[in-house]
Amino acid sequence: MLDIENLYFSYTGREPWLLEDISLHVPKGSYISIVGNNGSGKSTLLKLILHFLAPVKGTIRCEASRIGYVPQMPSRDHAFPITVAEVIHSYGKLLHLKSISLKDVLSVTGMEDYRGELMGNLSGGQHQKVLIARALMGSPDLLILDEPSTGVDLASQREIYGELSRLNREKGLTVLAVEHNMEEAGQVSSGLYHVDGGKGHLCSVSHYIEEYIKKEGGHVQL
Ligand SMILES: Nc1ncnc2c1ncn2[C@@H]1O[C@H](COP(=O)(O)OP(=O)(O)OP(=O)(O)O)[C@@H](O)[C@H]1O
Repeated sequence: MLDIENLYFSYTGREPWLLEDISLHVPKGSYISIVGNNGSGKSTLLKLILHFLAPVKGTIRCEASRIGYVPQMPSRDHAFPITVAEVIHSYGKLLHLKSISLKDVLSVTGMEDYRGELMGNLSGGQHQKVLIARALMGSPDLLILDEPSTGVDLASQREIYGELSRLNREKGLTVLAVEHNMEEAGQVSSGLYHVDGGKGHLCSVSHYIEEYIKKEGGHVQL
């Protein structure tokens, strides 16, 4: 679905590299979570995949016919007068969708009762759930999410990851997500891509947790 080969990137366009010789193969139907410390370049890697940024060296090949994207929780303008329904309809227009069932779109993340609500009146978690529902419009075959559970309560996290996992297993949706929430993401991911010191490598959830415990001397509950 997605192939990155020998990618180099820095915001200055030269060394020192933020991302150095990154290679990543995301097979169709997989669920890969990108993990790593704050500032390691995870969101930057997503922006490169989405062509918001261009690599300095290296190639990115993506076979997806449609990509859904949920950005990191944006700073919100609570006074901006737009309803949940308007957000969904305007995105439907952008995708040239002929007809939209608000109920069908919003029920994916349990937000169907909020269609008339102003986006500015939603909690952080409810706002995020609307953005995830919106990203799934038009049936993308690749869904890219940047820390999808930020600001989402525990019960809603379960719902969201349950739904992402269902779409991944039953509909073959390929998922690529930047994650700090290892408790939930660890359960649904088929693999982790660990970005550290500019380099990246694929590893299993259990390997990552073992390494983390060794490094931090800490305890992680999964
Ligand atoms: N537009 C930009 N111009 C210059 N530097 C940037 C820009 N965007 C991000 N950076 C820097 O690049 C580095 C990596 O940022 P990035 O957001 O990719 O990290 P991250 O791994 O996603 O972090 P976090 O887990 O905290 O979200 C940081 O030092 C950040 O300050």
